[in-house]
Amino acid sequence: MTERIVVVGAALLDGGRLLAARRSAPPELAGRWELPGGKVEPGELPEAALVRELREELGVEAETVDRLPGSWPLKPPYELWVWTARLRPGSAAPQPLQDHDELRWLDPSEIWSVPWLPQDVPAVRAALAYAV
Ligand SMILES: Nc1nc2c([nH]c(=O)n2[C@H]2C[C@H](O)[C@@H](COP(=O)(O)OP(=O)(O)OP(=O)(O)O)O2)c(=O)[nH]1
Repeated sequence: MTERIVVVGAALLDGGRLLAARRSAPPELAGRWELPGGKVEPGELPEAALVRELREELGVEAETVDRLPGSWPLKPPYELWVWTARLRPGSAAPQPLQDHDELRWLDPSEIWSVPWLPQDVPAVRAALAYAV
């Protein structure tokens, strides 16, 4: 039996723009864009995992807002759950500290200008529908 592992991703929004992050590793994912986040650790609440991952990866203090309905299959055993999120007042600006080598705030009209991980496309579409 395969155990499902939840990967939490953030649709981090600021002034109607969405933060996209370009993965730097592993080689099969590098160069593709994703929603920042990561694996939920045993015993951790998903929202807390997302806040932790955003702090570790981007150096920001963020808060989750709403969970997008649904979940999206990634490479087994992973499954992606997405929250809209925003920076807390006084947070540092996001920086690609870990796992990413570039960040970009995208307007809705620019969302499809970067090569997303193919498995992320339905989640990004859902985030876009929420944001605009
Ligand atoms: N964070 C994130 N991971 C994604 C997305 N889409 C996607 O296929 N993945 C995959 C990549 C990885 O196989 C897995 C999550 O891994 P990760 O490397 O981000 O998680 P983590 O920070 O907890 O990693 P680690 O501690 O094990 O290094 O999900 C996405 O939008 N965001």
